[in-house]
Amino acid sequence: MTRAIQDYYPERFSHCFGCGRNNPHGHQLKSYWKGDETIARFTIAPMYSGGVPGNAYGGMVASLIDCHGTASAAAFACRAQGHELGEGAEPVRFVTASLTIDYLRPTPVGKEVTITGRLMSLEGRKVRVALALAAGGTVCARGEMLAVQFRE
Ligand SMILES: CCCCCCCCCCCC(=O)SCCNC(=O)CCNC(=O)[C@H](O)C(C)(C)COP(=O)(O)OP(=O)(O)OC[C@H]1O[C@@H](n2cnc3c(N)ncnc32)[C@H](O)[C@@H]1OP(=O)(O)O
Repeated sequence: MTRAIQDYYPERFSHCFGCGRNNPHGHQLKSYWKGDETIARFTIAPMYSGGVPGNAYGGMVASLIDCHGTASAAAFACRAQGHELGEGAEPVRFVTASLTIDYLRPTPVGKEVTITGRLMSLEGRKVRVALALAAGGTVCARGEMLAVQFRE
């Protein structure tokens, strides 16, 4: 898959600060399938430093995990319905109902990090996703998300 999950979001839902392709001031995170899991790559700019020089502030870490989680939920739900993103109906859109983060190690700025997502469960409108953010092979943070399909 060469197109990012977020690139399938409808125009009207593409202004998220973390991942909206139509938000020129945002991070424009891009998430992709990687086998049965999902992955995003991102380099945190030094301006997002936390209190310790060279390390990112926690909100930035949570933001990346958050946006990758909702994108993953959309992709997992789509595949569970028997089709891929971009095939047929407009992709379902998920919002974060609950997100927990464990900060395990400092997350560096200025180096590429990867964020991965794994489907834990899917039940009706609810998708639970296990998430991890790693830098250079070290897992810096883990997250668990409950994403709920948005009802228009
Ligand atoms: C236009 C923009 C579009 C899209 C906007 C694009 C956003 C980009 C995404 C980036 C990620 C974000 O930051 S999103 C932004 C941060 N998140 C938000 O602002 C969401 C605010 N919360 C909400 O709008 C609402 O609470 C929802 C949509 C999550 C759920 O409300 P609802 O649709 O009325 O559904 P509701 O019946 O309450 O809940 C559905 C099921 O989930 C369970 N549930 C709900 N919340 C929780 C919870 N915190 N912990 C455990 N379980 C929960 C309920 O028990 C129920 O289970 P059962 O009884 O069925 O078993």
